[in-house]
Amino acid sequence: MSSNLTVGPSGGSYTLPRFQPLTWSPQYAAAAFTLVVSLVWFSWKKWTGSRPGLLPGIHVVGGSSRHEMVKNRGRFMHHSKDMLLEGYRHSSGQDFYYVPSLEGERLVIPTRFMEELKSAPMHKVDFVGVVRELMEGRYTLVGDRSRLHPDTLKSHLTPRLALVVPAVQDEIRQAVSDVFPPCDDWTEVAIVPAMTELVTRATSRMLGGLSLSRNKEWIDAAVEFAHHAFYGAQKIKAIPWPVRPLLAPLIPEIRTHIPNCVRATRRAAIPILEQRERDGEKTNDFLSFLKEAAKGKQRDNKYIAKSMLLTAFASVHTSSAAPCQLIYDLCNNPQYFDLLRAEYAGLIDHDGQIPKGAFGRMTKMDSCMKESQRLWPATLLTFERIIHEDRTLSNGLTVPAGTHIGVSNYAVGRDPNIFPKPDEFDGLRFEKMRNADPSMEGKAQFVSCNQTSLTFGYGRHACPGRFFLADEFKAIMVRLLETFDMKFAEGQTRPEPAQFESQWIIDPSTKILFKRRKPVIAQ
Ligand code: HEM
Repeated sequence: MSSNLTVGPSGGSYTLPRFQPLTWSPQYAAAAFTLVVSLVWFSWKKWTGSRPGLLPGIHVVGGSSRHEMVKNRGRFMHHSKDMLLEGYRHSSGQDFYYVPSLEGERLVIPTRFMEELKSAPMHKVDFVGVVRELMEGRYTLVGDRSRLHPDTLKSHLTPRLALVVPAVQDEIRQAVSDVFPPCDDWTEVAIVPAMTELVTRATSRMLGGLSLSRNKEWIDAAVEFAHHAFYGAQKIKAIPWPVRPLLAPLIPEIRTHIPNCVRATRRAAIPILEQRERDGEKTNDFLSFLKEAAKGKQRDNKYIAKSMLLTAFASVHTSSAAPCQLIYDLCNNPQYFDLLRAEYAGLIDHDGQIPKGAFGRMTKMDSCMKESQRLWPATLLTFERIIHEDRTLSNGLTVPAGTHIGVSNYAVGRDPNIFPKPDEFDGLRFEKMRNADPSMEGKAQFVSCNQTSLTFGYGRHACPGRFFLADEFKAIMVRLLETFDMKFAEGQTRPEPAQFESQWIIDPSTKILFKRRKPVIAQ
């Protein structure tokens, strides 16, 4: 008797193996045992949570009975915004609260405690551990413990921005003309993919110069890597922990897509590095800075390539969402268009480039960027850390080892005691603060990190790319405002990002109407 079934429209096009009845064997017994154990483990974890016991007397958003917490762990996935606000408002931001999540209960701390935690060493108060946990770093590469790229951003890129940014502005000009349609009349543009390509090219020019920013395979890998890591991590989270090492390598993102991105990165970066080694060439881009800063095994070109991919992961999608959010705010408040154009008109050169020194004088643009990020940050929690040793805070509270902490930058940004009319976009809010009080000069800038400015986190892990971002963001806005008028379609309202746990994800299908302000001049 045939062991296969043949099926198909005419009875013969494809073949399925015939179902074989299970026969008892030691292998089946072992597999069944593993399955039962992992299912029991998984249900138990879901029920009890994966964190240490909760501290008594601390408010738990949604209720502290086991039944309520289990229910609310799932709720955090798409209602994190409301849950974080509820916890914050319970004590006007002055006290601790827990938010249940599928990763267990997270302890949200009042911002005044950041000061005593901000400089703690990583083995005690761990930033990378959070990323590893949320992004399943063991399998997705994200959450690598290398310090080369964050340190090099701080030590080499930020001090040399004036040398790097002119080329980035060239790239932005070219990318705007490549990515956007002619827009001779009002034309719908899917702004998120357009901005992602524009930002990825601009950022790649900073990372590795012209040959990287025009390398299509790299640009695709830089954009796709974050998607694959994100979806790969979500699929892994659905697998019970005990069998993850067995099953994770079978997930397409882990087996194929992420390794493909790594290979594409090596193919893009290594020839550039080798060429420079042969020519003894030093260039002002991040690949050269990484090579200069690297020590020991970090000097291997594969290591440098990995550091470049991880930097792209940290920067590309966050930096693309920010100008989209600002464009939505400006379309919603069109009175700012002329104000911003008037500000940069006196600063840009005849090519539309912002000269060195002029970035700092664009205080209205800086204020609008910061206001937009206050309202629409990329993440609703920042300063997320895992506490590895019991830690007693200055108020006497001992936070147990294993606790996942964070501050709700979103709730702080919407606090009416800090920001009057907090739900309104007041583009000049931060410029007014700077003008009214000289001591706010350093605190109300786009790049400032303090207890009321938390978009970029705080302390030793505060975003090291934000100084580059500030210049890139301004250059993109100037180029777009100079080239196009923009507006919402009739009846369109300001799009809200989607919530996914503590992240705010911008809708890639949103369209904005663009119209060219001046005819295209043949180059
Ligand atoms: C709108 C854009 C961006 C936002 C909202 C953002 C936000 C953040 C936040 C919240 C953190 C964690 C800080 C903390 O918990 O204290 C962070 C870390 C980081 N960011 Fe950004 N970032 C942005 C753009 C960039 C860019 C353009 C780069 C690189 C050029 C970059 C590179 C990094 C790196 C490498 C880290 C890890 C720092 C460490 O390990 O110490 N980011 N960012």
